[in-house]
Amino acid sequence: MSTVGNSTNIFWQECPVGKLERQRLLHQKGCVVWITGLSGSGKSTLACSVNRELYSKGKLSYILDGDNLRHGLNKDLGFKAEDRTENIRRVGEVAKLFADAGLICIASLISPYRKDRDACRAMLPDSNFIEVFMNMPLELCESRDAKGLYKLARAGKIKGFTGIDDPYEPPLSCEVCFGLTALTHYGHVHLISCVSYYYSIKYHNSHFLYYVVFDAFYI
Ligand SMILES: Nc1ncnc2c1ncn2[C@@H]1O[C@H](COP(=O)(O)OS(=O)(=O)O)[C@@H](OP(=O)(O)O)[C@H]1O
Ligand SMILES: Nc1ncnc2c1ncn2[C@@H]1O[C@H](COP(=O)(O)OP(=O)(O)O)[C@@H](O)[C@H]1O
Repeated sequence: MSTVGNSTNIFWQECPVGKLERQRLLHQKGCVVWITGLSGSGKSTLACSVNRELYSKGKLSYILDGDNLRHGLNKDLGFKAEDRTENIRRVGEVAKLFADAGLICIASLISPYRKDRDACRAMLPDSNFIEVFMNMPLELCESRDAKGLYKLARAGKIKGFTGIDDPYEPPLSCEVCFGLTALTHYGHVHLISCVSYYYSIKYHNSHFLYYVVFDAFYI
């Protein structure tokens, strides 16, 4: 019996069919691929491409996209610091459940604060969390402005927009970093090949990420 947060007198329920059994059933290992970066840095595009690539190889993955989750689970949250923190915490918990279900969970959120991302990492066993940083300059993201939000933020019509008047804290040690000129891949995920890929080649980004997941989890 324990007390967790505001819940008292609660018990953890075990079930004989666990993560290992589900992974065996699915022929894959559950994990979380966490894609972080500015709005317009290419998070959703990469998430969709790697999802498609995994699907075509018979691997089950599921995307948790910040924008989409704010239409449902997180529709009570805005963009002030404590709301973003709660947003990331909830998505971290959901991602953990998906990984426990045996899925490759691809979370794609700005997740601007380092401590929030680190808290999500801490929810999972070591190496089950692959942090992917879309390290694109603000100028590039702003020039894309796919949703016209940077323009509104510059005009003062959106307050607290990440990169404009709200901070983005880049990861200090992530597993994969996609930048303008080259890709670096480090951390505790075993390195397969140290090749540089150019950001404009979308296919290579997702292909590389697919192999990182493949390599880390022998799927
Ligand atoms: N103030 C402000 N700052 C940043 N982004 C904003 C803001 N207002 C709306 N949007 C839109 O919301 C999307 C980001 O949602 P997230 O849940 O990923 O944000 S966060 O992780 O909680 O910071 C983000 O989507 P992406 O462009 O896909 O990143 C924007 O479309
Ligand atoms: N690697 C890339 N090279 C060139 N354009 C890209 C690349 N990735 C994404 N884009 C484009 O940039 C814009 C923003 O991409 P998106 O994936 O929606 O970013 P985010 O989810 O981070 O907001 C879209 O118009 C998309 O087509």
